[in-house]
Amino acid sequence: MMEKERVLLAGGKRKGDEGFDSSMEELRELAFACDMEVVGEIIQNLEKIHVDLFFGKGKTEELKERMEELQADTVIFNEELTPSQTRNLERFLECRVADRSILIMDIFARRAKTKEAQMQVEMARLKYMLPRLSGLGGSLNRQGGGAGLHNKGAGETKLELDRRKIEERIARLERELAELVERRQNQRQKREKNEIPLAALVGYTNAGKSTVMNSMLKLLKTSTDKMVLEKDMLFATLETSVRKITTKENRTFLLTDTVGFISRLPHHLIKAFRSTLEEVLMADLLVQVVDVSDKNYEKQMTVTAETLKELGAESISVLYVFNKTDKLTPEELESIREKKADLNCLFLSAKDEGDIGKLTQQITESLFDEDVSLKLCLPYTESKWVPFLQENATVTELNYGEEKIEVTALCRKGLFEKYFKNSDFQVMN
Ligand SMILES: Nc1nc2c(ncn2[C@@H]2O[C@H](COP(=O)(O)OP(=O)(O)OP(=O)(O)O)[C@@H](O)[C@H]2O)c(=O)[nH]1
Repeated sequence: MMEKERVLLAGGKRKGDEGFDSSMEELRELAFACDMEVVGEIIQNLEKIHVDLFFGKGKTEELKERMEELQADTVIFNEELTPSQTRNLERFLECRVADRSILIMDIFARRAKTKEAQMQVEMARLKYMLPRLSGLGGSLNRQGGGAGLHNKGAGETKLELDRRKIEERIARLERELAELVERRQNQRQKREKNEIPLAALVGYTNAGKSTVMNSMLKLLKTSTDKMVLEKDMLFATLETSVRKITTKENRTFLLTDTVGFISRLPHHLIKAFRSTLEEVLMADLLVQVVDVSDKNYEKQMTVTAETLKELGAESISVLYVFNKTDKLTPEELESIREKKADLNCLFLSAKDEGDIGKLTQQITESLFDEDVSLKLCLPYTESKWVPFLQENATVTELNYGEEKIEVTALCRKGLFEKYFKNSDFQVMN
């Protein structure tokens, strides 16, 4: 087995930064997800960031000693370094210098499965790399994604050439992405036309969204070959994936899994990944999964709420799923229950079949609470509406008479208004 890269984590704590400890913990998780071995940690209380080396000179010397002592290959800073800080630190420490942004981009790159996600990751990496071209760092580069773009000691002309190549590549990616977005929008319009309601699983990374989705699919015996990846690692889901769920009561809705939210997401990525979250804006219901066994769950809920607001999704109704209750003591569970009593919520374990059954039911109720009951009397020339209703509504009765077909169905209000409200086939109850 290949030896793991030995890394030392470095963080600068500012006065009043309450999220600092959890963000260091998150950095450890990120390094773990990147297959690295964390050999130590160095933290300094900072009044301000030093422009040249991030830490002050003394602390940087201490950092160098610790690196040697621990035989660390790389130091990873908990926030994004400027290109010149990276260069100065590399020169001073004589080792690889990385930051939180590189780790997140590295993970995104490994997990990106759709063409679009891959292109977005590549673009984010190139944009990050562009101002850092002459340095040694810029990317951990084990994916080969940025191979050949580092020019240790290369001359000015070569550097200019590389820079131009990257700029051209970015421009091409931007064009191709715009085309992809357009194509996806067409697909969405199709969905809108069908009026199949959509529930979106959202939440902090590692909260259990993919597990909820997989358990639901398993429970409903939907084809298992389309299971989404579920792993105890950050960002197991990079792009949104949509599945069609048909309940035992023959209700059909779409469920989409989304990329996990995270605090202090590097700005290149906020922009790049917003489009993978656009599905959220189309949702009729947001199912917000929260890992209540994580001591930082309140903070994670805040980050999620802020991100949803930035996306413009704050007006969509939310069902809170407080997950991983199996990891809590009864007392802990009770105290959280009391605190959250006002919310539209469910406490559960995504690994419990009974719980997932309840969740499916609650989602169905929320999505279909405005249903309209419809009775049609169709001439055979209009028989096309039967499969249409079977696909997009819940058919409760179907009788083929001699001249007419009688159909009774429950359908969404939007669908009713669009197709049947003023139709000649409707029979008033
Ligand atoms: N004990 C326990 N573990 C759970 C439960 N739900 C999920 N997990 C575990 O939590 C980890 C993360 O679950 P995922 O479903 O991958 O989380 P996610 O929210 O999709 O993560 P991202 O893709 O990073 O956004 C996995 O190891 C799951 O097995 C639960 O109810 N109880």
